[in-house]
Amino acid sequence: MYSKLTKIQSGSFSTVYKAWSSTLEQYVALKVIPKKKYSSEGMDNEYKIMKLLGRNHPNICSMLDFYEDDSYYVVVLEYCECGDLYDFLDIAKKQGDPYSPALIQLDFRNLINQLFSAINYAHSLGIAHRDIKPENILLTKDGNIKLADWGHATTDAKSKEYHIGTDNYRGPETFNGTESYDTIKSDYWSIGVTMLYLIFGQCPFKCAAFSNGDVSETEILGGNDRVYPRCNNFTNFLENPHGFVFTSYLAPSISIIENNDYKWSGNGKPALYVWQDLVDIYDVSQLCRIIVDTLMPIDPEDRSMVHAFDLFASVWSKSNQEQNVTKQYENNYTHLSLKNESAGTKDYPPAVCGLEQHENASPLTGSTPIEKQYNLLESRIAYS
Ligand SMILES: Nc1ncnc2c1ncn2[C@@H]1O[C@H](COP(=O)(O)OP(=O)(O)OP(=O)(O)O)[C@@H](O)[C@H]1O
Repeated sequence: MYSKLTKIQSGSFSTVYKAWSSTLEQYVALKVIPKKKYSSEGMDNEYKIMKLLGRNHPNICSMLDFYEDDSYYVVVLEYCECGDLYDFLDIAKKQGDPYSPALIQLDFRNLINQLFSAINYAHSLGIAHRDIKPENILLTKDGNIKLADWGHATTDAKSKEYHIGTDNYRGPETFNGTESYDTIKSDYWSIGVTMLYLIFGQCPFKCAAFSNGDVSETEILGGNDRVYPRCNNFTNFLENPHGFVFTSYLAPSISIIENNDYKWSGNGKPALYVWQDLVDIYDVSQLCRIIVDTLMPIDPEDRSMVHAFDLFASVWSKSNQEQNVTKQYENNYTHLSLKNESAGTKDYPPAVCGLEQHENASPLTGSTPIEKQYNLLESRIAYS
């Protein structure tokens, strides 16, 4: 019924293959999970969640079939030709440099709309994903996304299961085990970190765990007796979230745009790629501000996806009027094809090209010092 074609990737629990289904007459992905690696409760849960999600949402990677033998579970999934966003951006990063970031010819705004729509749909069914990250966002050859890997998902609104998901993307409340946490609000934090990663290609924190005060300078104790290394970035974020995002992410890029020379010596590195609809650093700074204010408050109660979505829409409707920024400069792009060296044959959409960023992408003029830029940015942030 299924002819296995090529191995796509191995995850922590599974190996995923591209296959042909003669019944469905389409390519599918076979997620093959060794039973010795995955408990039957875990598989039952993933199956139940995939069934609940059904095949109703275009941005959720649907389960088409399921079977098992003595040694393996096999989940048959819709096949996404362009792999996951983490790998996709990795390729873009390799082709860009600080002075000439690769240009991603996909709309960030569409991608985020689709991601929000998928997550909102799952949440409306009472399902929290609990492992939202670029690796679990798959890309089709039409440039659409599908949210995948529902192995950590739950229908519990509150949970005392800590350490579920991926450290870099998990909310602070999921590290320390005294109170139960709101699983849906924790997803909001992961969306925020994921968005920062998608924009800049770097995760803000290794882990957003609090110190409980009883451990040495170099360690942070997580819930259930786990010890996490101290994450200075998270400490800095706690002190001044916007300042942290500015110095880690925005300042290095502004430094290049402003001086046409990379002089930034603080934390962080400039992005090695830009999204075609995010070439304006003011738009980027507004998105960051919204992400931090609405998706990444430390208190989960203060997070709101609806609020985030409304505010993103206001930024995007404003920049809509100034669209075609990239089109205007199209002739300056050096078009490169996006090839995955390891997987060679993947059909990527035409996606990355070099951008003469210092001339074209900068809405800034002069050579204002970084501190002044920060103030300028602050004063130009239009939403309240
Ligand atoms: N439907 C699909 N189409 C194309 N590629 C896929 C598909 N499903 C998964 N993959 C690829 O396989 C990788 C691993 O899949 P998945 O995340 O579901 O496995 P996992 O074992 O749960 O991984 P981990 O726990 O390490 O995140 C994905 O990051 C993606 O690159």
